[in-house]
Amino acid sequence: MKRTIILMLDSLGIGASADADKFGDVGSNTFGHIAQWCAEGKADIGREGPLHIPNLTKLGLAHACADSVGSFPAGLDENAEVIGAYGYAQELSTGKDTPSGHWEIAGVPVLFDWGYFADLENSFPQELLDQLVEQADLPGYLGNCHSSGTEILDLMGEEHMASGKPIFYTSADSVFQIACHEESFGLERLLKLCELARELLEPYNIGRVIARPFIGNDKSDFARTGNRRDYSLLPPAPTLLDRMAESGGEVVSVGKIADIYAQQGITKKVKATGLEALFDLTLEQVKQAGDQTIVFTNFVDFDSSWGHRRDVAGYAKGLEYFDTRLPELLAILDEGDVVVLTADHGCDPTAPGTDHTREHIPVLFYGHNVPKGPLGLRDTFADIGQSIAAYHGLPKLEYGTSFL
Ligand SMILES: O=P(O)(O)O[C@H]1O[C@H](CO)[C@@H](O)[C@H]1O
Ligand SMILES: [Mn+2]
Ligand SMILES: [Mn+2]
Repeated sequence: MKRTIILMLDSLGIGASADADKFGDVGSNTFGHIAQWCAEGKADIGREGPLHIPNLTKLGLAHACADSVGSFPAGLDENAEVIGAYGYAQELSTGKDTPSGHWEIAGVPVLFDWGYFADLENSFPQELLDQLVEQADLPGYLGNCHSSGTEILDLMGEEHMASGKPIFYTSADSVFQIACHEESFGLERLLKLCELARELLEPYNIGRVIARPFIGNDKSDFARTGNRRDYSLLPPAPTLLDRMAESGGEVVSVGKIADIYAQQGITKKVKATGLEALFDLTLEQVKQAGDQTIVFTNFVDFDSSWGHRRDVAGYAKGLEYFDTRLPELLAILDEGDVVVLTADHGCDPTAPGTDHTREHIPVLFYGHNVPKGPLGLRDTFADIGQSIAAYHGLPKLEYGTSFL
Protein backbone atom coordinates (compact mmCIF):
# COMPACT_ATOMS: atom_id res chain seq x y z
CA MET A 1 0.00 0.00 0.00
CA LYS A 2 1.33 3.41 -1.02
CA ARG A 3 0.08 6.57 0.63
CA THR A 4 1.51 10.06 1.00
CA ILE A 5 0.69 12.27 3.94
CA ILE A 6 1.54 15.92 3.31
CA LEU A 7 1.82 18.10 6.40
CA MET A 8 1.79 21.70 5.23
CA LEU A 9 2.93 23.96 8.05
CA ASP A 10 1.61 27.15 6.51
CA SER A 11 4.35 29.84 6.52
CA LEU A 12 7.20 27.77 8.04
CA GLY A 13 10.02 29.19 5.90
CA ILE A 14 13.60 28.21 6.69
CA GLY A 15 15.65 31.14 5.42
CA ALA A 16 15.58 33.92 2.82
CA SER A 17 15.90 32.79 -0.78
CA ALA A 18 18.38 34.28 -3.27
CA ASP A 19 15.71 36.63 -4.68
CA ALA A 20 14.48 37.87 -1.28
CA ASP A 21 15.84 41.36 -2.04
CA LYS A 22 13.10 41.80 -4.66
CA PHE A 23 10.53 41.31 -1.90
CA GLY A 24 12.21 43.37 0.84
CA ASP A 25 12.88 40.14 2.75
CA VAL A 26 16.67 39.86 2.91
CA GLY A 27 17.72 37.97 6.05
CA SER A 28 14.24 36.64 6.86
CA ASN A 29 14.10 33.19 8.44
CA THR A 30 10.82 32.20 10.04
CA PHE A 31 12.02 28.99 11.70
CA GLY A 32 15.59 30.12 12.43
CA HIS A 33 14.51 33.36 14.10
CA ILE A 34 11.92 31.60 16.23
CA ALA A 35 14.65 29.19 17.44
CA GLN A 36 16.96 32.13 18.07
CA TRP A 37 14.43 34.11 20.09
CA CYS A 38 13.60 31.02 22.14
CA ALA A 39 17.29 30.38 22.83
CA GLU A 40 17.71 34.00 23.93
CA GLY A 41 14.77 33.74 26.35
CA LYS A 42 12.72 36.22 24.28
CA ALA A 43 9.79 33.86 23.70
CA ASP A 44 8.84 32.87 27.23
CA ILE A 45 5.11 33.64 27.08
CA GLY A 46 3.07 30.47 27.63
CA ARG A 47 6.21 28.37 27.13
CA GLU A 48 9.87 28.62 28.12
CA GLY A 49 13.48 28.43 27.01
CA PRO A 50 15.07 26.94 23.88
CA LEU A 51 12.73 25.52 21.25
CA HIS A 52 11.95 21.91 22.16
CA ILE A 53 11.20 19.97 18.97
CA PRO A 54 13.01 16.61 19.07
CA ASN A 55 10.69 14.93 16.55
CA LEU A 56 10.81 17.71 13.96
CA THR A 57 14.59 17.67 14.40
CA LYS A 58 14.61 13.91 13.74
CA LEU A 59 12.77 14.57 10.49
CA GLY A 60 15.53 17.01 9.50
CA LEU A 61 13.88 20.42 9.95
CA ALA A 62 16.84 21.97 11.80
CA HIS A 63 19.39 20.41 9.43
CA ALA A 64 17.47 21.65 6.39
CA CYS A 65 17.41 25.15 7.87
CA ALA A 66 21.16 24.96 8.55
CA ASP A 67 21.81 23.95 4.93
CA SER A 68 19.57 26.80 3.74
CA VAL A 69 21.24 29.61 5.70
CA GLY A 70 24.68 28.23 6.59
CA SER A 71 24.31 28.11 10.37
CA PHE A 72 22.53 25.68 12.66
CA PRO A 73 19.40 27.11 14.33
CA ALA A 74 20.11 28.16 17.92
CA GLY A 75 19.33 25.84 20.80
CA LEU A 76 18.67 22.76 18.66
CA ASP A 77 20.55 19.46 18.62
CA GLU A 78 23.10 19.43 15.84
CA ASN A 79 24.05 15.84 16.66
CA ALA A 80 20.54 14.44 16.47
CA GLU A 81 20.16 11.57 14.02
CA VAL A 82 18.00 12.48 11.02
CA ILE A 83 15.75 9.60 9.96
CA GLY A 84 14.57 10.91 6.58
CA ALA A 85 15.52 12.92 3.52
CA TYR A 86 15.84 16.66 4.12
CA GLY A 87 16.44 19.65 1.92
CA TYR A 88 15.23 23.14 1.12
CA ALA A 89 13.53 24.53 -1.97
CA GLN A 90 13.37 27.91 -3.65
CA GLU A 91 10.23 29.25 -5.26
CA LEU A 92 9.87 29.74 -9.01
CA SER A 93 6.51 31.50 -8.73
CA THR A 94 6.42 35.29 -8.94
CA GLY A 95 4.62 35.73 -5.60
CA LYS A 96 5.11 34.63 -2.00
CA ASP A 97 1.44 33.87 -1.40
CA THR A 98 -0.44 30.77 -0.32
CA PRO A 99 -1.90 29.64 -3.68
CA SER A 100 1.45 30.11 -5.45
CA GLY A 101 3.25 28.03 -2.82
CA HIS A 102 0.62 25.28 -2.76
CA TRP A 103 0.23 25.05 -6.53
CA GLU A 104 4.00 25.03 -7.12
CA ILE A 105 4.44 22.21 -4.61
CA ALA A 106 1.90 20.30 -6.69
CA GLY A 107 3.86 20.93 -9.90
CA VAL A 108 2.23 24.16 -11.13
CA PRO A 109 4.31 27.28 -10.42
CA VAL A 110 2.58 30.64 -10.94
CA LEU A 111 4.79 32.26 -13.58
CA PHE A 112 2.39 35.12 -14.43
CA ASP A 113 1.90 38.18 -12.24
CA TRP A 114 -1.17 38.26 -10.05
CA GLY A 115 -3.14 41.47 -9.87
CA TYR A 116 -2.45 43.43 -6.68
CA PHE A 117 -4.17 46.29 -4.91
CA ALA A 118 -0.97 48.18 -4.18
CA ASP A 119 -2.32 51.44 -2.72
CA LEU A 120 -2.30 51.39 1.07
CA GLU A 121 -5.43 53.61 1.30
CA ASN A 122 -8.35 53.71 -1.13
CA SER A 123 -6.98 50.41 -2.35
CA PHE A 124 -9.91 49.21 -4.47
CA PRO A 125 -11.20 50.60 -7.80
CA GLN A 126 -14.32 52.73 -7.31
CA GLU A 127 -16.11 50.82 -10.05
CA LEU A 128 -15.70 47.54 -8.18
CA LEU A 129 -16.89 49.07 -4.90
CA ASP A 130 -19.94 50.60 -6.59
CA GLN A 131 -20.85 47.27 -8.19
CA LEU A 132 -20.56 45.46 -4.86
CA VAL A 133 -22.74 48.01 -3.05
CA GLU A 134 -25.38 47.94 -5.76
CA GLN A 135 -25.52 44.23 -6.51
CA ALA A 136 -25.36 43.09 -2.86
CA ASP A 137 -27.65 45.88 -1.70
CA LEU A 138 -25.18 47.15 0.91
CA PRO A 139 -25.49 50.36 2.97
CA GLY A 140 -21.86 51.10 2.00
CA TYR A 141 -18.52 49.67 3.02
CA LEU A 142 -15.68 50.22 5.50
CA GLY A 143 -11.94 49.72 5.15
CA ASN A 144 -10.89 49.94 1.50
CA CYS A 145 -7.26 49.79 2.65
CA HIS A 146 -4.32 47.53 3.51
CA SER A 147 -4.52 46.19 7.04
CA SER A 148 -3.87 43.36 9.43
CA GLY A 149 -7.12 41.43 9.77
CA THR A 150 -7.17 41.61 13.56
CA GLU A 151 -6.21 45.28 13.78
CA ILE A 152 -8.98 46.26 11.41
CA LEU A 153 -11.53 44.58 13.68
CA ASP A 154 -10.32 46.71 16.59
CA LEU A 155 -10.60 49.80 14.43
CA MET A 156 -13.84 49.16 12.56
CA GLY A 157 -15.61 46.11 14.00
CA GLU A 158 -18.00 48.12 16.16
CA GLU A 159 -18.86 50.55 13.36
CA HIS A 160 -19.49 47.53 11.11
CA MET A 161 -21.96 46.09 13.63
CA ALA A 162 -23.75 49.41 14.02
CA SER A 163 -23.93 50.26 10.31
CA GLY A 164 -24.11 46.88 8.57
CA LYS A 165 -21.31 47.97 6.23
CA PRO A 166 -18.85 45.14 5.43
CA ILE A 167 -15.13 45.70 5.95
CA PHE A 168 -13.09 45.37 2.75
CA TYR A 169 -9.30 45.11 3.11
CA THR A 170 -6.22 43.70 1.42
CA SER A 171 -2.50 43.14 2.01
CA ALA A 172 0.72 42.70 0.05
CA ASP A 173 -0.87 39.45 -1.18
CA SER A 174 -3.19 39.21 -4.16
CA VAL A 175 -6.31 39.18 -1.99
CA PHE A 176 -9.69 40.85 -1.51
CA GLN A 177 -10.77 40.16 2.07
CA ILE A 178 -14.18 40.78 3.61
CA ALA A 179 -14.66 40.85 7.38
CA CYS A 180 -18.23 40.67 8.70
CA HIS A 181 -19.84 39.72 12.00
CA GLU A 182 -21.27 36.19 11.87
CA GLU A 183 -24.47 37.14 13.65
CA SER A 184 -25.19 40.81 13.04
CA PHE A 185 -24.30 40.58 9.32
CA GLY A 186 -24.78 36.83 8.93
CA LEU A 187 -22.36 34.13 7.84
CA GLU A 188 -24.34 32.98 4.81
CA ARG A 189 -24.73 36.56 3.66
CA LEU A 190 -20.98 37.09 3.97
CA LEU A 191 -20.24 33.95 1.91
CA LYS A 192 -22.69 35.10 -0.79
CA LEU A 193 -21.03 38.50 -0.83
CA CYS A 194 -17.65 36.79 -1.32
CA GLU A 195 -19.00 34.76 -4.22
CA LEU A 196 -20.23 37.96 -5.84
CA ALA A 197 -16.85 39.61 -5.23
CA ARG A 198 -15.15 36.58 -6.80
CA GLU A 199 -17.21 37.15 -9.96
CA LEU A 200 -16.74 40.91 -10.07
CA LEU A 201 -12.98 40.56 -9.57
CA GLU A 202 -12.67 38.58 -12.79
CA PRO A 203 -10.94 41.43 -14.71
CA TYR A 204 -8.42 42.07 -11.93
CA ASN A 205 -6.72 38.65 -11.74
CA ILE A 206 -6.83 38.57 -7.94
CA GLY A 207 -5.68 35.24 -6.46
CA ARG A 208 -8.19 34.97 -3.64
CA VAL A 209 -11.30 36.42 -2.10
CA ILE A 210 -11.30 35.55 1.60
CA ALA A 211 -14.32 35.55 3.90
CA ARG A 212 -13.24 36.64 7.39
CA PRO A 213 -16.20 36.05 9.72
CA PHE A 214 -15.88 37.10 13.36
CA ILE A 215 -17.89 37.03 16.57
CA GLY A 216 -18.00 39.04 19.81
CA ASN A 217 -19.86 41.98 21.33
CA ASP A 218 -17.32 44.76 21.02
CA LYS A 219 -13.66 45.32 20.34
CA SER A 220 -12.64 43.88 23.71
CA ASP A 221 -13.73 40.40 22.61
CA PHE A 222 -13.91 40.24 18.81
CA ALA A 223 -12.54 36.90 17.57
CA ARG A 224 -12.28 35.49 14.07
CA THR A 225 -13.87 32.07 13.64
CA GLY A 226 -13.05 28.83 11.86
CA ASN A 227 -15.66 29.63 9.21
CA ARG A 228 -13.09 31.47 7.11
CA ARG A 229 -13.41 30.58 3.42
CA ASP A 230 -10.93 31.11 0.63
CA TYR A 231 -12.26 31.56 -2.91
CA SER A 232 -9.27 30.87 -5.10
CA LEU A 233 -8.83 31.11 -8.85
CA LEU A 234 -8.36 27.80 -10.64
CA PRO A 235 -4.77 26.53 -10.85
CA PRO A 236 -3.59 27.27 -14.44
CA ALA A 237 -2.75 23.60 -15.19
CA PRO A 238 -3.50 20.15 -13.75
CA THR A 239 -1.71 19.57 -10.44
CA LEU A 240 -0.42 16.48 -8.66
CA LEU A 241 -3.84 16.29 -7.01
CA ASP A 242 -5.62 16.15 -10.38
CA ARG A 243 -3.21 13.46 -11.55
CA MET A 244 -3.88 11.34 -8.49
CA ALA A 245 -7.66 11.77 -8.72
CA GLU A 246 -7.69 11.08 -12.49
CA SER A 247 -5.73 7.87 -11.98
CA GLY A 248 -8.43 6.57 -9.64
CA GLY A 249 -6.60 7.38 -6.41
CA GLU A 250 -7.90 9.42 -3.49
CA VAL A 251 -6.98 12.95 -2.45
CA VAL A 252 -8.18 13.84 1.03
CA SER A 253 -8.17 17.54 1.89
CA VAL A 254 -7.87 18.32 5.60
CA GLY A 255 -8.52 21.98 6.46
CA LYS A 256 -8.29 24.61 3.76
CA ILE A 257 -6.45 22.56 1.09
CA ALA A 258 -9.57 22.12 -1.05
CA ASP A 259 -10.22 25.89 -1.04
CA ILE A 260 -6.62 26.66 -2.05
CA TYR A 261 -6.80 24.32 -5.04
CA ALA A 262 -10.28 25.64 -5.92
CA GLN A 263 -11.67 22.12 -5.21
CA GLN A 264 -9.68 20.69 -8.16
CA GLY A 265 -8.41 17.12 -7.75
CA ILE A 266 -10.01 16.66 -4.33
CA THR A 267 -11.96 13.45 -3.77
CA LYS A 268 -12.84 14.04 -0.11
CA LYS A 269 -12.68 17.04 2.19
CA VAL A 270 -12.92 17.42 5.93
CA LYS A 271 -12.48 20.54 8.05
CA ALA A 272 -11.45 21.41 11.56
CA THR A 273 -10.33 24.50 13.44
CA GLY A 274 -7.05 24.78 15.34
CA LEU A 275 -3.84 22.79 15.44
CA GLU A 276 -5.09 20.07 17.76
CA ALA A 277 -8.30 19.37 15.85
CA LEU A 278 -6.47 19.45 12.51
CA PHE A 279 -3.92 16.94 13.78
CA ASP A 280 -6.66 14.69 15.20
CA LEU A 281 -8.47 14.77 11.88
CA THR A 282 -5.27 14.01 9.95
CA LEU A 283 -4.69 10.89 12.07
CA GLU A 284 -8.31 9.83 11.59
CA GLN A 285 -8.06 10.22 7.82
CA VAL A 286 -4.74 8.36 7.62
CA LYS A 287 -6.26 5.45 9.55
CA GLN A 288 -9.11 5.26 7.02
CA ALA A 289 -7.07 5.84 3.84
CA GLY A 290 -6.45 3.08 1.33
CA ASP A 291 -3.77 2.48 -1.29
CA GLN A 292 -2.91 5.36 -3.68
CA THR A 293 -4.13 8.09 -1.36
CA ILE A 294 -2.76 11.54 -0.63
CA VAL A 295 -3.85 12.94 2.73
CA PHE A 296 -3.03 16.65 2.59
CA THR A 297 -3.41 18.90 5.64
CA ASN A 298 -2.88 22.64 5.88
CA PHE A 299 -2.03 23.79 9.41
CA VAL A 300 -3.13 27.38 8.93
CA ASP A 301 -2.59 28.63 12.48
CA PHE A 302 1.16 28.92 12.01
CA ASP A 303 0.42 31.60 9.43
CA SER A 304 -2.77 33.31 10.48
CA SER A 305 -2.59 33.06 14.28
CA TRP A 306 1.16 33.51 14.79
CA GLY A 307 3.11 34.47 11.64
CA HIS A 308 0.95 37.42 10.53
CA ARG A 309 0.42 38.38 14.17
CA ARG A 310 4.22 38.51 14.66
CA ASP A 311 3.75 36.32 17.72
CA VAL A 312 7.07 34.51 18.20
CA ALA A 313 6.14 32.77 21.45
CA GLY A 314 2.80 31.64 20.00
CA TYR A 315 4.51 30.25 16.90
CA ALA A 316 7.10 28.45 19.05
CA LYS A 317 4.41 27.00 21.29
CA GLY A 318 2.53 25.81 18.19
CA LEU A 319 5.65 24.09 16.84
CA GLU A 320 6.30 22.43 20.19
CA TYR A 321 2.72 21.18 20.34
CA PHE A 322 2.89 19.90 16.77
CA ASP A 323 6.14 18.12 17.66
CA THR A 324 4.50 16.25 20.54
CA ARG A 325 1.87 14.89 18.12
CA LEU A 326 4.26 13.60 15.43
CA PRO A 327 5.02 10.23 17.12
CA GLU A 328 1.30 9.38 16.92
CA LEU A 329 1.45 9.75 13.15
CA LEU A 330 4.73 7.85 12.75
CA ALA A 331 3.29 5.01 14.86
CA ILE A 332 0.38 4.34 12.46
CA LEU A 333 2.38 4.44 9.23
CA ASP A 334 2.32 1.52 6.86
CA GLU A 335 5.45 0.29 5.07
CA GLY A 336 4.62 2.08 1.84
CA ASP A 337 3.69 5.38 3.44
CA VAL A 338 5.63 8.58 2.92
CA VAL A 339 5.28 11.58 5.21
CA VAL A 340 6.11 14.94 3.63
CA LEU A 341 6.58 17.98 5.81
CA THR A 342 6.78 21.33 4.09
CA ALA A 343 5.55 24.94 3.89
CA ASP A 344 4.22 27.33 1.26
CA HIS A 345 6.20 30.55 2.00
CA GLY A 346 7.66 32.29 5.03
CA CYS A 347 5.99 34.65 7.53
CA ASP A 348 8.85 35.60 9.81
CA PRO A 349 7.31 36.73 13.10
CA THR A 350 10.43 38.81 13.84
CA ALA A 351 10.20 40.76 10.54
CA PRO A 352 8.66 44.24 10.24
CA GLY A 353 5.04 44.60 9.08
CA THR A 354 2.60 41.70 8.98
CA ASP A 355 3.17 40.17 5.54
CA HIS A 356 4.70 36.93 4.25
CA THR A 357 8.46 36.61 3.64
CA ARG A 358 10.18 35.18 0.56
CA GLU A 359 11.94 32.12 1.91
CA HIS A 360 13.08 28.62 1.19
CA ILE A 361 10.66 25.95 2.35
CA PRO A 362 11.60 22.71 4.09
CA VAL A 363 11.49 19.55 1.98
CA LEU A 364 11.31 16.70 4.48
CA PHE A 365 10.40 13.18 3.33
CA TYR A 366 10.17 10.21 5.65
CA GLY A 367 9.21 6.57 5.05
CA HIS A 368 10.64 3.06 4.66
CA ASN A 369 11.12 3.64 0.94
CA VAL A 370 12.78 7.05 1.29
CA PRO A 371 16.59 7.03 1.33
CA LYS A 372 17.70 9.23 4.21
CA GLY A 373 20.17 12.05 3.88
CA PRO A 374 20.56 15.59 2.55
CA LEU A 375 18.73 16.70 -0.62
CA GLY A 376 20.41 20.12 -0.74
CA LEU A 377 18.87 23.07 -2.58
CA ARG A 378 15.90 22.15 -4.79
CA ASP A 379 15.38 24.56 -7.70
CA THR A 380 11.60 24.62 -7.35
CA PHE A 381 8.94 23.65 -4.81
CA ALA A 382 7.66 21.41 -7.64
CA ASP A 383 10.34 18.82 -6.82
CA ILE A 384 8.02 17.81 -4.00
CA GLY A 385 5.07 17.10 -6.30
CA GLN A 386 7.23 15.47 -8.94
CA SER A 387 8.72 13.10 -6.35
CA ILE A 388 5.28 12.18 -5.03
CA ALA A 389 4.01 11.64 -8.59
CA ALA A 390 6.98 9.35 -9.31
CA TYR A 391 6.45 7.45 -6.08
CA HIS A 392 2.82 6.74 -6.94
CA GLY A 393 3.55 5.96 -10.60
CA LEU A 394 1.51 8.95 -11.84
CA PRO A 395 2.16 10.76 -15.15
CA LYS A 396 5.05 13.17 -14.94
CA LEU A 397 4.25 16.77 -13.95
CA GLU A 398 5.43 19.62 -16.13
CA TYR A 399 7.75 21.09 -13.48
CA GLY A 400 10.07 19.61 -10.92
CA THR A 401 12.69 16.89 -10.65
CA SER A 402 11.99 13.75 -8.65
CA PHE A 403 14.44 12.69 -5.98
CA LEU A 404 12.59 9.44 -5.37
O1 LIG B 1 -4.09 39.83 8.56
P1 LIG B 1 -4.94 38.69 8.07
O2 LIG B 1 -6.40 39.03 7.97
O3 LIG B 1 -4.71 37.42 8.88
O4 LIG B 1 -4.57 38.42 6.55
C1 LIG B 1 -3.46 37.77 6.10
O5 LIG B 1 -3.90 36.55 5.56
C2 LIG B 1 -4.02 36.67 4.17
C3 LIG B 1 -3.94 35.32 3.55
O6 LIG B 1 -2.72 34.67 3.84
C4 LIG B 1 -2.90 37.59 3.81
O7 LIG B 1 -3.14 38.23 2.65
C5 LIG B 1 -2.84 38.54 4.96
O8 LIG B 1 -3.59 39.67 4.65
MN1 LIG C 1 0.13 30.31 3.38
MN1 LIG D 1 -0.82 34.23 5.15
